[in-house]
Amino acid sequence: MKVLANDGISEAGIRLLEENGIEFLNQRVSPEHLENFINENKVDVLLVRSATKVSKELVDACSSLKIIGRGGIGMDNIAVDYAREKGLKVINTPTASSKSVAELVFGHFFTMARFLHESNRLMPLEGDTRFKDLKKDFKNAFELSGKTLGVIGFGSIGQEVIKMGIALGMKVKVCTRKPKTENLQLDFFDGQTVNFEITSTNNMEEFLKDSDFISINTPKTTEYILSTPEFEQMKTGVFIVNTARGGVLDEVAMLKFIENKKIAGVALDVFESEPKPELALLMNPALSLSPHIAGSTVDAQTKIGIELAKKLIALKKDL
Ligand SMILES: O=C(O)[C@H](O)COP(=O)(O)O
Repeated sequence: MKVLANDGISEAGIRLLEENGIEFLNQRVSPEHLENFINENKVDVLLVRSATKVSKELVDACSSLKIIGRGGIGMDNIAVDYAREKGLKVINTPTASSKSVAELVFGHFFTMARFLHESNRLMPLEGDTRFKDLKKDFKNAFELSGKTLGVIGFGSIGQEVIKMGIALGMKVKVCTRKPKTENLQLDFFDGQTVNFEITSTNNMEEFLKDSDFISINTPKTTEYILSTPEFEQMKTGVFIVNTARGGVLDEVAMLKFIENKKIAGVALDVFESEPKPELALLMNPALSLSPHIAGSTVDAQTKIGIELAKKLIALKKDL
């Protein structure tokens, strides 16, 4: 089995592959050379993160390919259904990075609630007048504890966000396409279960009206989940974090609601025009921004590499 990890894979993953007799091609190939490289080297497995696009054309052009692996969760950069129709196996690592993503969600919530993004930018180099002004400007800050956390999506990331919210003393509401009343088993308190409210995405009004902090944790959608009608229904002063995908939140509409102070702050780790976010977003002080790094921790990437390697080792015997 010959593996190309075109967007990289952790050392731990490479070690595990090699220990199990799997050939690892330590190379990153540009999109225009990828087809040739795979064909010339008879690559069996193409591993990607979100940077490398695996199109129908690439699947058709590379007959040696048998497995496409996504190191991470979202597979919107891969023609998954088409590849499966053509007999390829498509795998991902649905839980390995969930904790890292959830931690970034709270990193952004804390940042916005305490103006850390602005503080870092505006702290004066010298003189105490500006220091005192900033201290005054930033006094309208909030605790997360006791507030209502609204989580859109109930997959593995959504569930990690919920657990962290509960641990902080937040009230939790969940909005998902497949609602069912559930108890979430918390793994940090032995055997303890916690009740929280689950709403359907068709019936978001109450959820939006009550949430002080909203986190979107869904796969990429074809339509906006949050746009003008939803922003209108939200509580004044709401904070929103999008670590899901650009296109689940309407950026243009959002800016209007920031301007009229309905929304207090938005954090974006993903963008409609990624990797070149709109200037209007980059220049807006109410936004806390990061460059699609929610799953980019050493811990998550180590777990991802190991999980991918284990899956490939299990699939090797069937090739
Ligand atoms: O879907 C994911 O796993 C995240 O968006 C991370 O994407 P990345 O692997 O490109 O960082």
